[in-house]
Amino acid sequence: MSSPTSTTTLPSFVFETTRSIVSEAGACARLGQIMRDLGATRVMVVTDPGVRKFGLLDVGLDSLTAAGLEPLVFDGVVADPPAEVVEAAAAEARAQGIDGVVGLGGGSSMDVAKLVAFLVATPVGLETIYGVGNARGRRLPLVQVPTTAGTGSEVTPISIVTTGAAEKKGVVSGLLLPDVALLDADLTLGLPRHVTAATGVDAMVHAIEAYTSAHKKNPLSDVLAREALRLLGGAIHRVCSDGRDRAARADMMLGALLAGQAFANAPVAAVHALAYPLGGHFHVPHGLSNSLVLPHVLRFNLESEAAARAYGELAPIIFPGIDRSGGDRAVSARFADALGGLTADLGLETRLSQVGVGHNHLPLLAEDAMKQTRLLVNNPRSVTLDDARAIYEAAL
Ligand SMILES: NC(=O)c1ccc[n+]([C@@H]2O[C@H](COP(=O)([O-])OP(=O)(O)OC[C@H]3O[C@@H](n4cnc5c(N)ncnc54)[C@H](O)[C@@H]3O)[C@@H](O)[C@H]2O)c1
Ligand SMILES: [Fe+2]
Repeated sequence: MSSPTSTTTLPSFVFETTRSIVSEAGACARLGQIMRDLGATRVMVVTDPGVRKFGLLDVGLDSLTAAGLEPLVFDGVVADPPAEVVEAAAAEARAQGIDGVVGLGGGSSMDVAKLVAFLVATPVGLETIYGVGNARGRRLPLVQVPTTAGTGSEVTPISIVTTGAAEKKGVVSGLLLPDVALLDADLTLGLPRHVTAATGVDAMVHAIEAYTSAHKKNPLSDVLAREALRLLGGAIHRVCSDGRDRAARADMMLGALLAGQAFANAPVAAVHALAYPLGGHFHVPHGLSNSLVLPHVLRFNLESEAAARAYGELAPIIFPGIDRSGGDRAVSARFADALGGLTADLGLETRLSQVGVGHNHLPLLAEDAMKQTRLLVNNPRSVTLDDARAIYEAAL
């Protein structure tokens, strides 16, 4: 008897995400109950001074206290957090006998919170865990509450740290996936326009790079990336013209989470690799760094047939009216142009020269970008030092 034949095989992939996602207006009111259910008693809320000043901690802190827990705020996070900030937060958590961590803020706060939760339960040196799979052991209960719609850190196993003078290194480990992601889009209603635009473009880049990720692209990430781009593309102009548009803020928050789930399992590539040195050396915010190099990396990548096909699939999701004639390369070239136009319309800087980068900086930037091998291996087209330099040159 012959066995049944099939024209396809089950795709081979691993997909991991935060095990519980709670999404609702006012979700911070649940924080106390959630932390108590996770067994915490003394909880460190990791944040930055801006988020605290905006009053975004109040509901969460009241909820923790009402649940009989003792909250302690660490508000020493700065953008693109340096290793020293992570170490200071972990030292304070240890000294205070903390047994649960909440990250409440943008990607910077959430990334620090992840490492505090790990380093308190597994006392190793931060410098020993950079890279993929080096953070092993245990971590404290961890809940993440994003206040930007961008990084997706609430559903990624990644934490990005600035080391030494300017290098951004990642700690990647399944242990860094939080127990719970708590989504409340109302926390973003006061997010300034420039931050809204830059973080929103970061989320779009996560979805685009996941969709073209060279080795780990998979059907789940693809579905999530497309839906993320439908939500983000439909809402980004609206949130930038009226920050108090609650429906558009909700679409951005959900879109950023879906993009985060996509790239957590189909990792980002050359856009991020070339963006990081801009954050490291010039303190350009993460989303803006991505935005500045995005169209140029896409134009470079579209020489890859697979990338051109993928961009052609994504183009009409973000830009429903885009001209689809002329084949994949032609559509992808229009896609790159349209993304450049979008970032300009949102009021973001579009040239490296506008953020202080000069011709003489390009060799250093290119050399640093090449250190991001963790990311560059995912790019659909291989990138040499000369290529990196040429891409920066085009973005100047
Ligand atoms: N872990 C990951 O998977 C991942 C992915 C992408 C980026 N990152 C990292 O995340 C960091 C960037 O995070 P980000 O873009 O969210 O910015 P951020 O956390 O650095 O915050 C940017 C600014 O926005 C302010 N802010 C945040 N929420 C606000 C609100 N609701 N209202 C008013 N102001 C608010 C903050 O005070 C801060 O000044 C970088 O270090 C980047 O490398 C991590
Ligand atoms: Fe990013």
